[in-house]
Amino acid sequence: METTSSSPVKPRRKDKDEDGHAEQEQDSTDQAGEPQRKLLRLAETSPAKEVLLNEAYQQPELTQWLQTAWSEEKSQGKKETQTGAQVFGDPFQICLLPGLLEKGQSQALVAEIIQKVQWSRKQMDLYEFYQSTDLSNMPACRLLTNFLQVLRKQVRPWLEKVTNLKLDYVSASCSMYTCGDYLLVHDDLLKDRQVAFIYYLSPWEGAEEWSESQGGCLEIFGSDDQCFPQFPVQRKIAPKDNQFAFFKVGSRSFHQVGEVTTFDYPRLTINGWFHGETNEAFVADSLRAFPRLNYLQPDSLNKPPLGLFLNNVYLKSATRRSIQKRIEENSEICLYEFFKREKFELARSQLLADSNTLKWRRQGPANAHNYEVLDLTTAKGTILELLQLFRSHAMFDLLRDFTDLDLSGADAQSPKCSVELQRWSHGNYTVLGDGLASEENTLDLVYYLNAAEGAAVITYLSPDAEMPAAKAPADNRRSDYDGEDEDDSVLLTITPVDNALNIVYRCEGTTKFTKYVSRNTPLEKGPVFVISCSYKE
Ligand SMILES: O=C(O)CCC(=O)C(=O)O
Ligand SMILES: [Fe+2]
Repeated sequence: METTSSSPVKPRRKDKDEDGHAEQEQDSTDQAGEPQRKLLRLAETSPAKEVLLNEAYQQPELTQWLQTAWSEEKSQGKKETQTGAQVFGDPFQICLLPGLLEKGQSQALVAEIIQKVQWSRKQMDLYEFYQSTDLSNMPACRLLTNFLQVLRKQVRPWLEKVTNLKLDYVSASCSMYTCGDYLLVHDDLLKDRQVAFIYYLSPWEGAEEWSESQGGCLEIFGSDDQCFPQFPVQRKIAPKDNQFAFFKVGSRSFHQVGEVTTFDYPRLTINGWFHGETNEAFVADSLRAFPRLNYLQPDSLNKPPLGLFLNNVYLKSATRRSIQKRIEENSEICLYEFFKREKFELARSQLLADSNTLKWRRQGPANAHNYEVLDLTTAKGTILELLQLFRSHAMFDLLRDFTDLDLSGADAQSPKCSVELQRWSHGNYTVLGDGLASEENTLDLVYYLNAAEGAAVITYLSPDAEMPAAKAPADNRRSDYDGEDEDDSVLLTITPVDNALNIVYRCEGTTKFTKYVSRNTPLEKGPVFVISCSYKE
C-alpha cells in the first residue's frame, strides 16, 4: 500500500478555519511555493560549504556531563546550562542537543533539501508523510552527503562514548510532514538499530521552535509492565531548528510524530538510526502479542424480533438468497438501509445526545489502537436493543442464511461473536496486527451511525506470504528507507455510509486497520459510531 508521488502537496482542508469561515480550495502550488520562497531568501544569506558541528559539543567536559546524565536511570530531566543540552531518563533515555551545527547551516541544508530532494509519499496504517532516499545515495546533494559524513565520522564515535553502546554504521534519510501527516506509535525496534536520532530543521522566520498548536511534536509514551505503551503521552518534544534528538531503541522506546496541523511550514527532519549488534529487545519483541477480542456465545436471554428492526427487504428469502450468492462470489456485501430508518435515527440521536449515562473508555494499547468503546453495561434504549440484536440467535440464523456458514443449525459447533460499539473522533486509529487479524476464518459486520466521509474508513489487506502482517512488528513495515512502491495487498476498503451494514468474510491471515482520522476530516456533525462485530463458526 505504499504509494509514491512526486508532489509533496496535499489538498487544503475543506472544513472551517479558526475563524469559522469555510476555506476556499487553493491552488496547491502555493503551499510548496511559500516555504520555498522563504527559504531561497534564507539560503542566499548563508552559503555553506560544509557542515560543521557546534564547537560547544566538542568539549570533553560536555561529553563527560552527557555520559553521566545518560547513565542515570529514570531521571526526570537534567539540563546543561552552557549548551542547553537535556537528558531524560524516563520513560526511556532521550537526549536533546539544541544548536547542533554552527549557525546558518540548517538554512543551507533546508535550501538543498527543497531544491534537490526527490520525495516518495509513504502511506500505510502507521503513517503518512514524505521520505527521501537514504543519504548515502544522494550524490547530487553535497551538504546532505556531507552531513552523513559528519554523522559517521564525528557523531557516531562521540555517541559511543556518551551511550556506552557499540555503534557500527548510520542510516539516514530526510522526512517531510505536511499538514495532516503523522507517524503513529512505534518503538523503532528492528534488527540492529541501537540509537534513533532526529535532526530538526525549521529555519523559517518566527517558527524556529514550533508551538503545540502547530502539531508535529515527537511524543513519548510510557509503557506498562508488559511493555505496552500507555495513554496519555508522557512527554512532547516540539520541532526546533538545528536541534538533534537521540534515544535508545528498546522494548519501551514508544514514540510517535503527532499530526502536523499547520499549513504554514512543512516539518522537515533528517532522521535515522545508529546500528550495532542485533538489539536484544528485538528478539523478545517478536514474541509479544496484542490483546485479543473477547468472543461470546449467542445470547439466549434476549430474543428481539428481527421484524421490528430490520428493513423488510432483508427478511425476504429471495433477498437472502441473492445476498448469499453475492458473498460467495465476492466475500463481501454492503446492505444499505439495513435497519428501519426510524430505528437508525433513534439510535443515532441517542448516541449524539447522551453525555452522562453512556460510559466510553479509550481502547489501547497505544501501539495497537486508539478509539473509544462503549461499556456495554451502560447501553440503554434503542442502542441496547441493537447491540442485543447482534448477539441474538435470530442474528446468527440470519447470518447463516446470508453466508451458509455454520453459525446456527444442526452443524453449528460453538458459534460465537464479539460485539463492540466504537466512537471515532479526530486522532483515532487502529493499526495492523492489533489482534483483529484473524487466525481463523471470520465473518465481520460493520455498521455505521453518524457516518462522515473519511472517518473510520476500514481497509482489509491480503495475507503477506513472507511475513503475516498480523505478526510483523510495526517497524518491519517501515524499515530503513526501503524505496518500495505501491503494493497491491489491499483487498477492500469500507467507506462509511449511515445505516449500511457491511458484511465481510475474511480468511485466516487477512488483516485490517481503521485509518487514522486526521484533523482535516470534517466531523462537524459529531463523532462517528461503529458497531463492529466478528462471528466465528
Ligand atoms: O521525526 C521525529 O520526531 C521522529 C521520527 C520517527 O520516530 C521515525 O522516523 O521513526
Ligand atoms: Fe521512530
